[in-house]
Amino acid sequence: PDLLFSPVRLGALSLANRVVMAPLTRNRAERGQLPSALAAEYYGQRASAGLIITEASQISPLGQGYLDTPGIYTPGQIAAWKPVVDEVHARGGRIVIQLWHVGRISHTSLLPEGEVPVAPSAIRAEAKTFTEDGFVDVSEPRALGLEEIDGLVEDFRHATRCAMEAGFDGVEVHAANGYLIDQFLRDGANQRSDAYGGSIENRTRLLFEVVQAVAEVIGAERTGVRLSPVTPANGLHDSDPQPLFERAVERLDSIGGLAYLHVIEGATGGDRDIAPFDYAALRAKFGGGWIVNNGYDRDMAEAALERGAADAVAFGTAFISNPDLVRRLRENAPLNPLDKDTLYGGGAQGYTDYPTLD
Ligand SMILES: C=C(C(=O)O)c1ccccc1
Repeated sequence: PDLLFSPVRLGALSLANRVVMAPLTRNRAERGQLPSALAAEYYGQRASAGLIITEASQISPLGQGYLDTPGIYTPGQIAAWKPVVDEVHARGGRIVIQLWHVGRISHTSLLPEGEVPVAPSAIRAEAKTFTEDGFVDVSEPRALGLEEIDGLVEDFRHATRCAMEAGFDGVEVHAANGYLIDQFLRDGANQRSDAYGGSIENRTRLLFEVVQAVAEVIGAERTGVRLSPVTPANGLHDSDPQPLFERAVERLDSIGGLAYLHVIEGATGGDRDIAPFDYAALRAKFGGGWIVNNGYDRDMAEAALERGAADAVAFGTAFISNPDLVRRLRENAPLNPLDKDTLYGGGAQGYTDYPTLD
């Protein structure tokens, strides 16, 4: 029998199946960085997923890097997320919110007056973002001061409390895809000479402190972390990712009882084999749940579960165009094609109007 449709517990999260909805930025937030008025319908339509991970949601004003992404740090944002969580729960689903700080992948036009993006070091990324003016080069960042780190960790605690108030089943710390925590991890962006830069111990410090803080607030068993060891996303790289990420995972494991690690294999949304990396060695260092992601189809997913390489598999774009992806995978039904023109921004079209099997 296919493991893909069998239940699994990841910490305190009980999944009815092992098909996870990956975090997907859709740039449809309303004014005030509120989730879209259609978000309850969009996520509710996809509640048959074993677990939904929401689109990346910023933890603070400086954590925003793209136009119209939602936040999870004000009372208004909490109130706007509540109906989303309630709809998914009413339909028997499980949903966690992905906590995001973009770091240097931002533009001054998106930030409070006079602010520039923050990063481990003042090194501009070879990357673009989208603002009111369309695709633009990201702005030159400033290096976060050592005295600002505690405030950043507190912002993650605050957002976690907001997520709990909105009723989420847990949170996923976004430590992947070249955003702030990933910038601190990898030496392509982190050239600090203080306790947060240089050695692997120092470069994994922020990740450890943030996840430990989040776990203290909501519970380790309701805390997940997303990592992307070799992705080139947003202009980031590291000179020696294998020992770096093995130490990062060891430190996360030392927190004890984390629900899961969610690992993007290869280049995000691209070449899975972009660089040699031993993911099995990484997994061997972690006692919690393991979610794999990037370009999986049904057969690859089932094979990964059968050989014990993962506990669950996250699907991204397939969930955009197939609200009932779980049923389609189970029945080997054809999948709806993805409309790339409505991925980012807009309204119902390409968001809540994809058809389900009748
Ligand atoms: C949060 C994102 C990520 O993790 O890559 C993202 C941001 C903008 C467009 C697509 C994806």
